[in-house]
Amino acid sequence: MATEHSVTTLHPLEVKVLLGFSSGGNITPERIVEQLGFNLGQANQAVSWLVQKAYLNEKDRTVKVSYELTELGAAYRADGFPEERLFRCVKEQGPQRLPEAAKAVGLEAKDIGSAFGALSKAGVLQMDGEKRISIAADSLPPYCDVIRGLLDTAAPEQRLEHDQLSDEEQQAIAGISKKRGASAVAFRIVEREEVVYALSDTGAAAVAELQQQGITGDEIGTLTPQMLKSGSWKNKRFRGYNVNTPPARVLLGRRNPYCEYLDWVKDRLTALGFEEFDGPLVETEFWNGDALFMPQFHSARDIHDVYYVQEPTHAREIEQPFLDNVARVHENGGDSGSRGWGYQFDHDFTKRLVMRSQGTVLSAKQLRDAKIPGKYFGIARCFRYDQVDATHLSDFYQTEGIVLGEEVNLRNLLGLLEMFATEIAGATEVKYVPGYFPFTEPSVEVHIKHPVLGWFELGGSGIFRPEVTKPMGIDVPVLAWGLGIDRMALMHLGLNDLRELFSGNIENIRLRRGN
Ligand SMILES: N[C@@H](Cc1ccccc1)C(=O)O
Repeated sequence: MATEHSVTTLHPLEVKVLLGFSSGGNITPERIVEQLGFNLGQANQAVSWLVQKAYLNEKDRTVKVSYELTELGAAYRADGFPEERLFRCVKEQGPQRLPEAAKAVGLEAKDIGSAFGALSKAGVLQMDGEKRISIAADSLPPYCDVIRGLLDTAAPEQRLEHDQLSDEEQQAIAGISKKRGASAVAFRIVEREEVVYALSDTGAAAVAELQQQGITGDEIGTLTPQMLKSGSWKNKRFRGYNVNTPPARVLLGRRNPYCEYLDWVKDRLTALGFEEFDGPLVETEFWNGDALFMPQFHSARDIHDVYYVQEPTHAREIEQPFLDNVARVHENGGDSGSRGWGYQFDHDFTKRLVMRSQGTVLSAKQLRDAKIPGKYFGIARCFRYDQVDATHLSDFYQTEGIVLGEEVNLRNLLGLLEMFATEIAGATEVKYVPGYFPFTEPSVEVHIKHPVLGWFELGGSGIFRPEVTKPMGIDVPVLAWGLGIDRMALMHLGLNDLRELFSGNIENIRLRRGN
């Protein structure tokens, strides 16, 4: 296997490891770090490459045990472990009973109890007939020094390696960690697998070849302009090329097909002379419904279940004169020529904040300063409380638009709908059916047939009623539509589920084109 690899193409890190351990011996990433000054990442990398090439073999695998200070251990380290605290307390405050001592040192009775047990056994403390403990020797027994030493060396980040501890220390750790029960140990045991590698026969052959060819690992991998300029390359040796290395698969960055599609639609509409409009996701009931002549408290309003904004709940005010104009139209028709809905307009409700539920909000707002004649469109993210399925999302995009002018009529509208359905959505079967919207008269719905999902509604359209246009100061006919652009994309991109448009499935995204 190794013969497939020419030593001239080895990575400098590999060369250095091979040469550094050429005389045999155990190889571990830690030893590489120590002897060759690599960082641990480089050492691990070099080992894994060399193992792949079979230049290194696994020789031994062992579990290494080390100890890590627990929180309790850290507290012992800072404030003393039970023996230390008890001894200090009795020494400073004189003879006393165990419960008092436990309280004085702030430890549990059972900890102090076992500390006393150990210290009395060592002849350092004693208990008299009245159960009072007092000092019997000047200093703590040697095992306590061992524990203190361990606590001091085991800084929070510093583990103690089991192998490097003396028998006494190992015993002390076991003692202080076990004695007080599993939940209150001073040291936690950490186990880690250590793999030891050795040079294989092919590895040894590679070393010989490296030495023969005089390769050191200091060869140059990249030629820089500086080297060319200074001529320093002349006395450098270069690393060989490995012409057998398969080239990396290049994955070009590309845009999400749905975004591409949206841009394409925008380009088409602007090319037709449409100006784009936009607006906030949070709207008032005024613009989302009232200005569109949707009666405030009526089932017609339930066409969409809106999401209400929790904080703040209301807008401070609504722009005049539109508020008064719209209120009048609802109450008695104002100067729109209609009788209105005939109810008392609610000025508090109209300020209620909602998540925009239809792109038509933007059309209504555009009427305030629309040019006549004029053509406008927008792509609006909308929100409705809806059951999510293949053709419904609770937040979705509509392409909304208006065309206004003295001359515009229903035929123009049907022409535009046709363009959306056949060219922009790419449908071959289209139906136009009468619909109802409080803001248009007449109203037309567009349906298209999807090869898998069958017929579905693309959206609604119509000619804005004077109750909508008059309060905004518009006296000419206004064609309006709001079509589900997600649904158009579904058709256009050949997908069967709206959720796929927004999925992060990279493979799918790579395959599709947006237009
Ligand atoms: N806003 C309507 C669609 C529509 C827009 C413009 C005119 C007529 C209908 C909806 O969301 O269903």
